[in-house]
Amino acid sequence: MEAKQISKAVIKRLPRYYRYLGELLEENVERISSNDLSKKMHVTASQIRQDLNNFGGFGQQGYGYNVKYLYTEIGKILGLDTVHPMIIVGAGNLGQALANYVDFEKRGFKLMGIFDINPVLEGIAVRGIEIQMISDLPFFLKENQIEIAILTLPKNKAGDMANILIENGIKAIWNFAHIDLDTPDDVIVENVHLSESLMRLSYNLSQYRQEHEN
Ligand SMILES: NC(=O)c1ccc[n+]([C@@H]2O[C@H](COP(=O)([O-])OP(=O)(O)OC[C@H]3O[C@@H](n4cnc5c(N)ncnc54)[C@H](O)[C@@H]3O)[C@@H](O)[C@H]2O)c1
Repeated sequence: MEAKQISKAVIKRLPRYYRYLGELLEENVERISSNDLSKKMHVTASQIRQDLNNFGGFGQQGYGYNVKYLYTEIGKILGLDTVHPMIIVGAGNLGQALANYVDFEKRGFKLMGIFDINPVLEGIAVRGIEIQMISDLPFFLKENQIEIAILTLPKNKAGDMANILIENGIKAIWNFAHIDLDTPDDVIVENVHLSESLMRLSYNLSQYRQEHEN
């Protein structure tokens, strides 16, 4: 199974399939047809068949998809079958909220450390993990195999911090600061900008209003 052959559009949809399949598993559903999955997910059955055929056809004609198998295989494609040790840099509102969110761990994302520059925060435990000072970060990264760094610090600090992290071996950054990071090709960056999502909502809302007021 070559991940490279799967289009980006399909990869983007995989987490949603994974979530729905996880719910089906919790409901002890063993098999599901593309039609039933289609009704649940509000995606056409042909889209589902097309998407899932990318992985060597988990579905059998007239028999439906094996939920557990599909869930496991999609999990593997998404890299959820291994542990991803991670750290949070910036232990303010957002950093602490993310640290408090336990569900990441269920998916293998293991929070190993939290760092901040503000000495007032030093030693405060968030879900059992004590906030450390940023000056301890390079040593920490030498001693621990960390894969992912979560950036939840002010945007004017994010670029410099990304450079420090990369110099110390970090290869994946989950960036919440509102800035486009300039990183080498071998560093993977995933940006999460809630305000952009909110702007899309605002756009759709104004479109809806325009259409229904005329
Ligand atoms: N992506 C999103 O959707 C989204 C949503 C909300 C906030 N944000 C952004 O996330 C960031 C954090 O927001 P917040 O509300 O938690 O802010 P906050 O002020 O509560 O927290 C920021 C923390 O970063 C620390 N910090 C500052 N410089 C640092 C450095 N050099 N090294 C380590 N720590 C440092 C501060 O001491 C503070 O504790 C901001 O950039 C904000 O704009 C993004």
